[in-house]
Amino acid sequence: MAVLSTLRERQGQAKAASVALLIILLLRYSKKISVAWRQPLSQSQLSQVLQQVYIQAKDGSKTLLVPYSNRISKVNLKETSNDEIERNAKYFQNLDNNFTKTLSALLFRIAIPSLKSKETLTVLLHSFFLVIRTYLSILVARLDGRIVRDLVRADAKAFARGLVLWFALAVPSTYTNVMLKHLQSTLAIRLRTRLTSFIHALYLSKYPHVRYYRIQQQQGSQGASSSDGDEPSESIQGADQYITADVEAWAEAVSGLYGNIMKPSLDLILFTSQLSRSLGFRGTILLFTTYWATVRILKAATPAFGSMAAMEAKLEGEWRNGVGRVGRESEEVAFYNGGEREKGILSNAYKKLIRHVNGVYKVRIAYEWTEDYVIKYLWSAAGYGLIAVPLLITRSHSSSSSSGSSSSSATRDISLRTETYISNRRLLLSLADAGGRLMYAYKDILELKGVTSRVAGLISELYAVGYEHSPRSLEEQERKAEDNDVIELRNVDVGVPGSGGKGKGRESREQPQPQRSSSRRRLSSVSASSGVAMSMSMSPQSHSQSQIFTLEDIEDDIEDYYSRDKEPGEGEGDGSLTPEEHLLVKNLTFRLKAGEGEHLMITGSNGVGKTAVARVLAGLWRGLNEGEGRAERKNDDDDEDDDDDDDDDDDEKPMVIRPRDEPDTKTGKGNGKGRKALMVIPQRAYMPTGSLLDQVIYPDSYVKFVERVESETGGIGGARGVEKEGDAREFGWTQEAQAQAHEDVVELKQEKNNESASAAGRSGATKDKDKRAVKPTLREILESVYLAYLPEREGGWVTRKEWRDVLSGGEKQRMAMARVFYHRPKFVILDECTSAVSSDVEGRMYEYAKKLGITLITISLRPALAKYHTQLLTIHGDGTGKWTLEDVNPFSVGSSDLKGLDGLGGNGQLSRSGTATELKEMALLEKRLKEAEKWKERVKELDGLLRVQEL
Ligand SMILES: Nc1ncnc2c1ncn2[C@@H]1O[C@H](COP(=O)(O)OP(=O)(O)OP(=O)(O)O)[C@@H](O)[C@H]1O
Repeated sequence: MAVLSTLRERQGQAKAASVALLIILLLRYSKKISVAWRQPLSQSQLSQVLQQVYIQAKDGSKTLLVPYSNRISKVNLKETSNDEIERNAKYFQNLDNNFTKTLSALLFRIAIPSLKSKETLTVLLHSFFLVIRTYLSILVARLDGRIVRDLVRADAKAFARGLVLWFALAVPSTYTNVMLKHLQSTLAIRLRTRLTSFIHALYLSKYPHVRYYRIQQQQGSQGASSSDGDEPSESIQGADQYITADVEAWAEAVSGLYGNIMKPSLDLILFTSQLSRSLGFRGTILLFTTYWATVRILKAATPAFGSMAAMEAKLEGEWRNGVGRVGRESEEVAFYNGGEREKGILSNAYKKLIRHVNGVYKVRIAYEWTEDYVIKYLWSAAGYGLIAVPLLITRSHSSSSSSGSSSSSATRDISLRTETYISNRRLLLSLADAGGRLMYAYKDILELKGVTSRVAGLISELYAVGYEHSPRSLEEQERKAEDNDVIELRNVDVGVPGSGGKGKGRESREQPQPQRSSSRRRLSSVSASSGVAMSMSMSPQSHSQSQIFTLEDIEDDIEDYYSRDKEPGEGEGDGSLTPEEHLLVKNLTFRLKAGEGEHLMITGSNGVGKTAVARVLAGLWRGLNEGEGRAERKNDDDDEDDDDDDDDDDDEKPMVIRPRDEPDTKTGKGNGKGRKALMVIPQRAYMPTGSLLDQVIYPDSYVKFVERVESETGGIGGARGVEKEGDAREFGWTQEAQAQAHEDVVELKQEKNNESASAAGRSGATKDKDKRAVKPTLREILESVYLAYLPEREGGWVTRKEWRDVLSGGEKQRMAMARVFYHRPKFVILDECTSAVSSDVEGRMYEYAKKLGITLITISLRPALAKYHTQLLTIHGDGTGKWTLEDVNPFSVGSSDLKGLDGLGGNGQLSRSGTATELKEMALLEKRLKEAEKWKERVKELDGLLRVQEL
């Protein structure tokens, strides 16, 4: 009876707990339910939401608008701050393939950053349910025994009561099971969200880090250096597999592992304590001996699941990458009819993956057989033995002591023994299950190890490729900040950075470069630490074709690898190439000031380094000697003297001066809202996902666009302001936004009128006029690139399409120019970005850019474009790094000679480029052609005169 009352008491507690939990859950979901009850949005509202994407609060936080089955839910977005990124950098350095260190860096620095976080709460709630679950299992085992006992006793009432209790107990038990699954998934999603948001912030870091670019460059160059014929690159292929699949796998593994370790551990402790009560000392010893034996056997039979999982992820990544590439470049592949070839490449990648997966399955056969045998049969046999101990001992004891007892007491004995047997057996089975789970958890730990190394490897690599300012260059930047409107290269060596490296000297520069050998080692070490394809990708000594993966093998490989890594400059990764062999342009020097009518054209044959110059100007590549003083370049031994020289002779120091964005007109801060300093339009036009409007305003978001139009409306007023109001209507602004724009315009018109009356003679008047002239409306922008028909044709500005496929090559290039006109940067680098545009339109676009006050730096092979520029830089591409800079001014060319056109040559020479001479000749001819009209007139006149004389 005592057992029954305890059972009832406990059930009462369990019920109370489950009701409390039910209430918590209902409260939790009430928010979601309220979202579901909201009215569905109309089609136009939905497209407005898609356009707007998020609402930005004044404190900078964002609320995402997520359309979901014609409704909208608002999600608060907590972005990872730059501080957090900087703070965590040290935890991802020198991870040394230490699993605990790596896991705790990921877990406690990123995924669960504080004890007060929601993640901690989820873990606590999960743990609570785990305890409840174990506790309920014990109750179920006891009740099970009791029901069978009552059955053996043929006690109908007690049996019926037992059954009722059984059903009652099933309610919290099943609820607990469901909650455990739910909380595990919730935890996985939370961990994934944190980690993904962190990696997004790191990966998509702004200039100067631009890690998404630098890591891609690095991987690209690795792929190039290691790929061999049909073989896909053996280096890591893109970060996408890491950010998507690996982060998800990591979050799932961590959250699953927590349950898989916590629950069986709790079970083991509680069940063992329960069992040892009835098993006695000998039984308990036997129980522990069984545990020990199981662990030994399974450990010996466990293969290196970690490295296998990491290898699988890598191969999966390669295959997915291939499929993605065909999708992206489908038209090109179709034009070449390259389906067969692509099929070969994809099949190859897939076969590699499947071969590996099959290998893993084979390895698993032996392991799973051992595991099943040990856990199901060995443990059951041990269980029978353990149960027999108390039964046999009690039986022999009772048979000797009470041989003459009545038949009723014999039945009682039997029923009690049955109860003990059933309860113990159930507990033992649960124990076996717990043991099995723990063994599985061991396998999960190994798999987690693999995926942890991959994710942490990506993060540490992302940190490594970020741009680090050397103290020297910071100082220089500060000094040059006075002149924000200048773009200047001074004695800069432009080349493929870090190609081959220059031994230790070049290692000392802080900028990680795309092909730097140390970076290459680091990235490879990511594969190494993750156990990925170590043998296949890097180490010739390792077991390249081996299908047998053991943890020891992988660890040996890692050790070998790191010991090689310790000698920078001596390892094979340094290569034998000198930087001179990859130098493209030597001592390049030029200077342009924005707004002074100076425009530069860069020309030269293919592959001479024109785009490389653009990369240096944009800060994606560093000049090979950038940041070096003359002292460092001249002689390492004369440090002190050279430092003095350095101070005296600043002008000769290699230096890149990049312009700066204008600060925000309202706040005066450099928050990206002011005029951009530099834009680069690449050869291949990029069309982002989104609406037609997004194509023009990229990289601005819709929210930024609204802010900008509002501020421009305020800043301009007058007719132009009204046009902006028109824009507001056209782009689907809300009624309030339109009304606000209207009020602003009226107010500002008034202000403007007052101002213009009083300040007609003020010096700023011309400036205001200039400002008016350089802020075109969107419609004007599209007209200027001859795309004014697009909004009508495509169904409005908010239409969302795959613009990459919809627009023609020339249209895409014009759209890219429209982007330039929208942003009106101080400088624009146009890298052969109008090659598909007809020359008349191209010319008008160039004129328009100049009208907007944009300083042009054009990279082109078309001599006809020279007339829009004042200087011409010709890169010779003869391997010496020679270049020529000349004035191009067709209107200063005399009619009889080419005086005043002497060029400043690179490498200390005065030289004249053949191309430049041709250009000047062409300009001369154009001028003469214009004069030809006059001559024709004169001929007509003379003709007339002659006729008159004849008459
Ligand atoms: N990431 C890289 N890794 C290795 N080599 C590179 C890399 N980027 C450019 N190069 C090499 O540097 C050289 C200059 O490239 P760049 O793109 O500047 O040529 P370009 O003068 O713009 O040519 P084009 O007129 O064909 O566009 C080329 O030989 C190119 O192969």
